[in-house]
Amino acid sequence: MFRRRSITFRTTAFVAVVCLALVALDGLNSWHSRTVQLQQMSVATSNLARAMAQQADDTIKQADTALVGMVERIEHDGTGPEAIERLRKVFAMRVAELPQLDGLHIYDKDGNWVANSRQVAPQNLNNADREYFLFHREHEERGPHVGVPVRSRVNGKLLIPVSRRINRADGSFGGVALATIDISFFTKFYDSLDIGQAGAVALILENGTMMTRRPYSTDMVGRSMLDTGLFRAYVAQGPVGTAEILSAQDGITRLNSFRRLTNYPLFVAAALSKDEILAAWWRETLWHTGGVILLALIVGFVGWRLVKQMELRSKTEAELRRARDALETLNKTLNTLAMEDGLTGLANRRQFDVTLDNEFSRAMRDASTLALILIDVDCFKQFNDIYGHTAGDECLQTIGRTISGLASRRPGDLAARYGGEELAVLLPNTDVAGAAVLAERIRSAVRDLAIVHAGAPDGFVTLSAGVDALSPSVTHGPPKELIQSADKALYAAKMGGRNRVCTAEIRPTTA
Ligand SMILES: Nc1nc2c(ncn2[C@@H]2O[C@H](COP(=O)(O)OP(=O)(O)OP(=O)(O)O)[C@@H](O)[C@H]2O)c(=O)[nH]1
Repeated sequence: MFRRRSITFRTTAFVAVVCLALVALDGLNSWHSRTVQLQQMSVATSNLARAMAQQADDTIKQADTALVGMVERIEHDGTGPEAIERLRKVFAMRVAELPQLDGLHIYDKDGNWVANSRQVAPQNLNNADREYFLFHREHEERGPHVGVPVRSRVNGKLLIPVSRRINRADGSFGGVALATIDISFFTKFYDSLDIGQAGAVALILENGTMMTRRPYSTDMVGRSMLDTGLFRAYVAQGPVGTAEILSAQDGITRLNSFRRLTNYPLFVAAALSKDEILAAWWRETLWHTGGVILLALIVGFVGWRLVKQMELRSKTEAELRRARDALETLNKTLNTLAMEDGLTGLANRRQFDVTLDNEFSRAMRDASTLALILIDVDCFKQFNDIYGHTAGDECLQTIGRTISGLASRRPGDLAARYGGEELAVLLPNTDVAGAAVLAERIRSAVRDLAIVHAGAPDGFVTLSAGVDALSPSVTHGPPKELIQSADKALYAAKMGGRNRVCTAEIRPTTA
């Protein structure tokens, strides 16, 4: 069930929620910036891959276009000395035009060098063992073939072979036309790209053979990439895709974009290091997260101080309440003590006087009755003398309790110790007869207590009482006249032999 919590609890909860909300909002904001940053970089690597694919496609296409003309010329003109001489000149022109070309070559059906773009033709060289040669000998397709990288037997350079099959007139294998692209043409282009310190790019054959890459390493050229995350991602997503891959070679996580070339069975990959992509984001995040945490700490500290002050305040308020309650109790006690007789517990003389004045005025105002009983313990001096003062006190206490029990039935009635062993009972709205009845009841009750009093005439403690009352039909003097007349009646009771009640007309009711 819902329970209302304390203000300090609610304030603490509020401050905690504010601090947590600050940190959480900042965390969400940072995470969003990070996502945006990665998305932007994904677009950037994707664009880079597109540009690289275009460049590789164009480079190979230009070489291949040269091959188409060569093949057509050989198949038409044959390989006589004149035709070869013309071809060499055309080769030299083409190589001069296309900076990516290392050379153009013609091989016969056995792999022997027939013609090439070099000034001096190498003698007795045979390339029948090369992968591209074997490919064309075994396959009848006339399309271009991009082979695995080879190292030149003439100048030792690493080259990408682009080749086409030459057919004889009968359609049988007649040789190979080859254009070799210097790998350094690609590496120079790749070196010019802005991909950061840990970025990487690569050109890879679709059969998984690495053509070249940045960072460049000769060992990597021709290596199989089949077992790499990049190749698996390309197979899974190709021809275009993006993947975050942890490099097995250098342990760097990169955001890779890959794209297949439009015309040739190769793909390029462009990758930026995730750490480098997020470096600026990290710096910014550290700054403002630090700021937000500091702010949250300040809010928390101020909130903590506030809560402490509130606790202190409510503690002080509780103490003040307790002090006020204690004072009120003390006041009540003091009031009671001020109005109460210490021995008998009845009202004291002061309260009696105040109440008499008030009730007297009220009776005058309302034209109502007010009765007074004055009571005196008989032969009390002897009691003290015989049994001691302490026993006398106890006797008075017992009598007080008895009177209190009989004379406090109505709210306005007041039993008081008038002085010494004299007691008084004030009875508003009571006439003489009613008061006399009560007085008699009191006298009788005390007698029935049977407190032994060897000095009393009948051997027990007894009371004498005098009764008088205001009457609406009679004009009265001040309150003391009521006391005097009741006292007179008491005197009469004493004179009449004690242990009796007399009214003001001095008519004893009991003997
Ligand atoms: N023990 C005790 N005695 C009290 C107290 N107040 C008054 N007395 C005593 O009560 C006695 C009253 O004696 P007196 O006035 O001579 O009257 P009495 O002996 O009762 O005789 P009568 O009134 O004529 O019957 C005195 O001895 C007072 O000392 C009290 O508070 N305690």
